[in-house]
Order: sequence, then C-alpha cells, then structure tokens
Amino acid sequence: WIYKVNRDYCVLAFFARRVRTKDGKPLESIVPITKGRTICANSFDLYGKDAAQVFSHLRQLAQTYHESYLQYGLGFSNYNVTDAHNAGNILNHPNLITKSYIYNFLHPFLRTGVLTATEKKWHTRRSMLARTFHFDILNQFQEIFVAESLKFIQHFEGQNECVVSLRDRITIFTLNSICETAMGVKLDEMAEKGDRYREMFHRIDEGFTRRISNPLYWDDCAYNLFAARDYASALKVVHAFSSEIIAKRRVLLEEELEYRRATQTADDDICVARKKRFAMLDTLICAEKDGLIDNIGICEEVDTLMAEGHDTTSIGLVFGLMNMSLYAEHQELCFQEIQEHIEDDLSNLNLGQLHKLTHLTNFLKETMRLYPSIPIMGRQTIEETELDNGLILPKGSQINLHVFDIHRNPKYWDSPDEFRPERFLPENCQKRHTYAFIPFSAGQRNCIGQKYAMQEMKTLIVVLLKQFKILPVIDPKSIVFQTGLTLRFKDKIKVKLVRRKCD
Ligand code: HEM
Repeated sequence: WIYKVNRDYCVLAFFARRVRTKDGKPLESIVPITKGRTICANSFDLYGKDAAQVFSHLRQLAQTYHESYLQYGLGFSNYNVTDAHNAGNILNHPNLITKSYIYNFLHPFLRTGVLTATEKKWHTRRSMLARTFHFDILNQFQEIFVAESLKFIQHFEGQNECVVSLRDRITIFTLNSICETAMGVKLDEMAEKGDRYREMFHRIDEGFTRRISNPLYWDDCAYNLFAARDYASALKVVHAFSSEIIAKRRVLLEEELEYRRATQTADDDICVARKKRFAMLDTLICAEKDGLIDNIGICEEVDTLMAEGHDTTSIGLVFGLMNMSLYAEHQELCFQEIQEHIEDDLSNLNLGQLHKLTHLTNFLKETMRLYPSIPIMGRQTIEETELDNGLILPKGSQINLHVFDIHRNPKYWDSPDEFRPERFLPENCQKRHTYAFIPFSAGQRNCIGQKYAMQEMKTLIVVLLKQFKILPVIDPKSIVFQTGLTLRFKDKIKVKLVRRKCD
C-alpha cells in the first residue's frame, strides 16, 4: 500500500490511480508533486483550516511551485493548473467537460442545472438557455439595469457625501436585476424574502467550504448524517424563494399569453412569436409545454441562474468600485469617456453606447484579472486522458484550474499585483497567451452570462459616476480573502461617495 511518489516522500494513497507520462519520462520532469501533511498524501492538507487559511494555502502552493503541480488524495489524483498553456489545453479538451467532484457538494442547492450537469443533460440545457442571452434580448434588459441602478443611487438621496459598505448594497442591486431580467419578476414586494435569500445563500456557501476542507464530509452518507442538517433550513429558504419566483412568473406569463391569444394571427406559435421583453424563465416554461423540461428542471435552472447571475457580478462591482476609489486618474478617464458618449438622460442608453466605453471595459477587465469572481474551477476525467504536456491522467482525476494564480502569474503579467487597465489595450494583448486571462472561463463550458455581466456592471458604474466621485476608504492590502463558491473577503469593503455637483 505504501507508494513511493518521489525520492523523499511516501504516501499511503489507497486505490489512487497513478498519473503517468506519455513516453515514460519521470513524472517529476513534467510536474512537481506536493508533499502532503499526513500519510494520506494531500487529503488532509486543508483539514482544520478556515476559509481564509484555505485561500492563502492555495496561494502559497502556487508561489512555491511557480508552475502547475500534482497532488494525491485518497483514491484520486489532483492536478492543479496555474499556467495558461495547460488551462487552455484543459478548457478546450473534448473529453474534459465534466465538472470535478466538489461540484457534487452543490447538488443539494443547485441539483444538476447547467453549471453542474454533464453530458447530454448539460448539452440540452446549455442550448436551451444560450439563445436567451441573445443581443436583442440583452438590449431589452437595458432599461431594467438603468432603473435598478437609479434605485441604487436613490439610497443616497439628500446626502452630499457618505461612506458605503459595498457588498450588501450591491448584492441587492444584482439580485433585483437578475430576478427582473432573467425571471421577469420584480422583487419589490418580495424585498424581505430577497434579503433572507442573500443571507441563506451566504450560509450555504459556508457549508460548501466546510465540506471542501474536511474529506470526512466528501462522502454523501457521512455528510448527510453529521453536517447536512446545519444547512437544511438555509436550503429550504432559497428553494422556497426560487419556487415563489417561478410560480409568480407562471401567472404573469399566462396572463401575457392570454392577451396574445386574443390578438395573434391564427398560426403564430405563442411562445416563439412574443416580441416584447423575453424573460429567460419564459423560455423554460415554454420548453416545459413542449415536454423538453419538467418543473424540477426549471427549478434547477432558476436556482443556477439566480446564484451565478447575482453573486458573481456583485463581486465584480465591489472590486470595480473599490478600484475606482483607489485609482483616481482611471476614474477620471472613465468619467470623461462616459460624458463623451452617454447623455445625462439615460432613458435611451443602449448596448451600442456601452460598447464605446473602452476605458471602462479595460478597467473592469483589469479588476477581474486581480479579483476574479470565480477564483477556481474544476474538471474531472471520465476516462484516461492525455494532455498535450505529456501527462496521462487516469479516469477519475480531479483538475483544479486556479484562475486567481493564472491571473497573477508573472510569466504573463509584468508586476502582476499592480493595477494597470492599459494591459488590455489591443497592442498590449497581442503577445499575451490567450488563456492568461479567463475570468469567464473558456471553451464549451464558458460563462453563458458574460455579456449580461459586463452590461450590468457597466450600467451601474455609468449611473454612479455621472452623479458621484468615488473616494478611497480602505487599504486593499488589508483585504483578507476567503475560499468559497466565489471570491470571498473577511471585512467590509467601503468607499466614500461625494456628489459631483458639490465640487
Ligand atoms: C462578473 C460576472 C461573472 C463571472 C466572472 C462569471 C464567471 C463564470 C465562470 C468562470 C464560469 C465557469 C464556471 C466553472 O467552470 O465552474 C461561469 C459559468 C456560468 N455562468 Fe458565469 N460569470 C459571471 C456572471 C454570470 C451571469 C450574470 C450569469 C447569468 C445571468 C452567469 C451564468 C453562468 C452559467 C449558467 C454558467 C454555467 C455554464 C456551463 O457550465 O455551461 N454568469 N461563469
């Protein structure tokens, strides 16, 4: 049982199938293998660590090895990718579509929606949802983003300056936006339930991290027996919230279809011929009528879109506004550009105008480079898989793509910790590796909502900058990051807003 993996270290890795190399070269000539804390190899490396310690442990490994590295757990190998070349190879590999084992920990929350599903189910759901992110549909969402952004700044009405704790306020904005755009339901009269959803979402996230760091909970039986009950009430709240949204939309859609039936021509297909705003949830409800999805399937996708669609953009905006406060010269460039292309009356704001804001685009890209909302993604092999660096991963190998480390890898980024939006000017991108910047992932399973996300983040910033200057409150060096479903941080991130007309 004792297996020698390198000269100075032996592991007891039961049943772990070994990674091999294509031409029989020593494994360590391609990839370094990390030492584990116990004889169970790396299985217990994270045991007892809290979310912040898990985050810094992963960063330390990246800094120690300066390249992708291999670990062994009880029964599986774990390939950790911190370089763009291997990331590109994995994201585009036709056999690496299945998400890694840890995504199973999301099943009690999201079941197998498009984010966690695999094979045929993933394919069907992905194509069903992808068409709802069409340019025309996104353009119709613009007025909602503007209205929600105006609601966001209304909160500061009557104040010439104020200090804002960003995360809570912004998450209200992003949750309202996803519910109204994708689901076609305004949260106004459900605001309290929305607050409770956000609170419970956070709790589920804590449970996810607790499970990652304790291999005793990797098995469903042990987890269900000893830990699941701590999160049962949180799951009940989030599922009740999404079910209520679905029920509300069913009623609204029926009323709308009733109206259309009264006005349509004889052979129009009602679900296809709708010309007005097209909520994504409507697509799913219409697909249900065609027998392509059932109610559980709709719940899976609504839970997935709500989770993915509000938390990620919220993090992007928190760090975007923090960076606006820290880099006054870039804030000014963004403001000037906004004034040049976008009139103060925002009722006609459209995607074409947002597209002209190139400095703001680069600013947001640089923000997502340093603070990617999803700092780690995972895949697993469903059969023996050869990578183009010569590694042969056995079936069941886990692959972690450390986006956070790729985005700060000095191989691709000069002074990686410095904030420099000009890195994304076309002339500066040409020589950079395509997969050195992957905040929205890449390949077949890339982010379905990336255009939506950029549109939403830009709209809030446009509305905010037109009325306020943003000044710094915190020192970014004091931020303590935590591992979670998305990029987490311990303390509140605050900025100061100063109304422009008071200058
Ligand atoms: C700044 C905002 C966002 C970032 C950085 C982001 C990033 C990502 C990343 C990295 C993935 C791949 C995840 C993985 O492989 O584990 C992903 C997948 C996904 N994202 Fe986003 N996302 C954002 C916003 C959104 C929004 C607004 C929506 C929906 C409205 C959305 C919907 C999805 C869905 C459904 C998937 C799963 C796609 C699949 O597996 O086929 N995302 N996103």
